Amino acid sequence: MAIEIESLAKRYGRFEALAGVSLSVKSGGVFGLLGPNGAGKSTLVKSLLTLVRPSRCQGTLLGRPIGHRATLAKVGYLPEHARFPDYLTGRQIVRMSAGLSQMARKLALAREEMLLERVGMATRADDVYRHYSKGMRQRIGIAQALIHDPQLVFLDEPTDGVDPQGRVEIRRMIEEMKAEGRTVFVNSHLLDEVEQVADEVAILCGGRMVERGRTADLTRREVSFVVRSQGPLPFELKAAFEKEGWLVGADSIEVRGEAAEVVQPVIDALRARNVSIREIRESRRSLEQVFLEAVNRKEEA
Ligand SMILES: Nc1ncnc2c1ncn2[C@@H]1O[C@H](COP(=O)(O)OP(=O)(O)OP(=O)(O)O)[C@@H](O)[C@H]1O
Repeated sequence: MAIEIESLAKRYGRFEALAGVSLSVKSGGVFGLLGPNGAGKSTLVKSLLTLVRPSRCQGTLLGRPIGHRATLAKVGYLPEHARFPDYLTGRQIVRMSAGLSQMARKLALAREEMLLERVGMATRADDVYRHYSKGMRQRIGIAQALIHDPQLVFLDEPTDGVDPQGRVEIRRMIEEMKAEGRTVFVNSHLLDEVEQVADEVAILCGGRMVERGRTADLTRREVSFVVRSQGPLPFELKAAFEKEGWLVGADSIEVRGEAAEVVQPVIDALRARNVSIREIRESRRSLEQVFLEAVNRKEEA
């Protein structure tokens, strides 16, 4: 396991930011921590990195107790709203991170070149940080997080404020990190993005974990098929379909089930009545629905 935590709690004064969160993240792959603003995502990551002092914390990072210095050296971090000294160039920021990691100079230089190239900053690496766009700042932030070849990388809202093209590229970088065998832990409130990149997700809300699982399983749980007819459905057919417990609209029938065969009886019945079929499509619960349902359940509780 890359991360195992049990009952992680954090209070800021009287405010409970994390109320006993347990979580395990296996090595290799992308883990997405989702949650609305203020859910406690950043606090969780900062607790694991010992940047805030949790009120209660038990667990391991890369197999060693949280806070172990040798382990922290194997961890990369892109903070949310990262701010680096704005008079430094991108290259100097990456170099500064290499220095903090006490890397051998030759190795650091080789990785610096490779990473600046990979994040698309090779030609702008010698411009000063304050002249960079938000997207360029995030790219440099990612390069500095990876310079010491970490096994585990925390990216806190990596695409925040980045334009659509930049987002696609950051997603590609995350996929490359995964392909290299790293464990990538992404904090985000951008559900569709996490859906595309994470193997597993957890949803944090009000300092509590309200849902977790493999991304595919969470979205597969409620697959249905929708059949649309050309023109309105005949009355008797509607009644017959409703009797089956299917969701019937003016020109549509929705049948729950994972495999396409579940719609066969609908197709047969429509054909028998010479009703033409306009379309058949699969409807899958999006991660956004999973997220909203989990958050609503939490609020109702
Ligand atoms: N240093 C602090 N002092 C007091 N309260 C804090 C502090 N840091 C965070 N909080 C509060 O703890 C809660 C969780 O904050 P956190 O930043 O972890 O949430 P988040 O899920 O990362 O949200 P966002 O996506 O908005 O960054 C929020 O209500 C926040 O106001």
